[in-house]
Amino acid sequence: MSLRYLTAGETHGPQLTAIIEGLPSNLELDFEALNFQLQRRQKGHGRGRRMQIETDTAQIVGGVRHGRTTGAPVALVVENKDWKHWSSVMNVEPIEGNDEAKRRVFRPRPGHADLNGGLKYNLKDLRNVLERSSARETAARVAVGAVARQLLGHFGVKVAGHVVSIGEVVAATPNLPIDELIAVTEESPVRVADKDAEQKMIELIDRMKAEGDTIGGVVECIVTGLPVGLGSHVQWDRKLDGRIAQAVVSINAFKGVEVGIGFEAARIPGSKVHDEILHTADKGFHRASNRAGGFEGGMTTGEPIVVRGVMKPIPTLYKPLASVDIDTKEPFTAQVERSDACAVPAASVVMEHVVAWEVAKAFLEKFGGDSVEEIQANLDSYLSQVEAY
Ligand SMILES: Cc1cc2nc3c(=O)[nH]c(=O)nc-3n(C[C@H](O)[C@H](O)[C@H](O)COP(=O)(O)O)c2cc1C
Ligand SMILES: C=C(O[C@@H]1CC(C(=O)O)=C[C@@H](OP(=O)(O)O)[C@H]1O)C(=O)O
Repeated sequence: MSLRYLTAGETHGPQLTAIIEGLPSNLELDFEALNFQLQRRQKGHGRGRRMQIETDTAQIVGGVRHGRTTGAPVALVVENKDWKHWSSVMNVEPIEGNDEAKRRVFRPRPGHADLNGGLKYNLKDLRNVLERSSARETAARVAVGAVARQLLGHFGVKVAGHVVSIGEVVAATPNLPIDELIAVTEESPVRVADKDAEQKMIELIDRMKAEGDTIGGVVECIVTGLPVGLGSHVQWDRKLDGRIAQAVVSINAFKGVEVGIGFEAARIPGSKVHDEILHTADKGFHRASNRAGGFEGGMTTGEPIVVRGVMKPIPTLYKPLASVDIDTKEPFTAQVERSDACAVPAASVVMEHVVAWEVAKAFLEKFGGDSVEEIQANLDSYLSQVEAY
């Protein structure tokens, strides 16, 4: 059975729920490390007031005993502390004249899921769409991805992420070993290792916020310690770079993805794009560069995976754009819900975790076993085969 998960829950409902199936047994879970990832997702300059209300922690309510997975589905719950402020809005039907009717959403926000969701599901209170389309759901995905990250960590695979740019402000390429990159960007409120860019990004976010506007950016994720040959060239839906691209664009507000040098590859000749092949006794086959971002033919090359994601600006604007009242069809400005001005630093944490998930899934497809010990034996045997090749 391949690794899979589902999430459920509304942003202003009682909790988010996730079920993971296909994890091996005997994986030691570090709950503190898991919750640390959830807290990282809440941070970053530009987040709104909601993040001051929440202190995200995952409760594990299935599949783990004595701190280790048993092979059964792992169930996770993340509480919404804000729910207590929304229980009447969530529970009482808005009807003309009652207080809840004032909270009905009927002027869809351009850029959000409101209008499409209302039309598609035939819902006249767009809150029914907003509640689930909210990026609150990414807390559940980070919890799930944090488990995947620990599975990868058990086999020496590391995942890092950082912000490349916000608006026009581009950070200098960090070029640090992965542990240092993780440590340095952790300290930064915008998750960059470049102090000049950091200050300019903070100023830009503050200016956007003061103007009732929002701003997006580019984030990068790096995965090290993977062997050659995860994913496959033989079928379109087994190409791991393609699967990662889908996962990245599935993050709320993500509109583009690049693998390695990505779009730059369209502007320069092949001689400056492809990574020359080398072989030495100690390293075996390896590359002189990693412009491919760790992929050829949908398979890992053994070099680090490097992927970038593009996040558009947050759709909810305090200075709202033109919209239409869905009842009267009259022009109106879009409704304003409490909102972030910039969530690019937080989204980089989400990206790390959706990538970790896809990589863990491919890892289990290749080395799959019912316990971590069985997986280790499969991995060791494959590594010997590659070494002897
Ligand atoms: C971490 C994070 C936080 C977000 N916060 C907000 C927010 O406060 N307000 C908002 O309108 N959109 C926010 N978004 C973006 C919307 O959820 C997203 O634009 C919406 O679901 C529509 O989907 P699409 O942009 O992918 O088409 C956030 C996205 C992420 C990843
Ligand atoms: C709750 C989170 O992000 C939310 C994502 C979001 C949206 O529309 O996507 C809108 C805002 O919701 P609220 O109106 O409740 O403040 C953000 O705070 C979170 O990241 O945990």
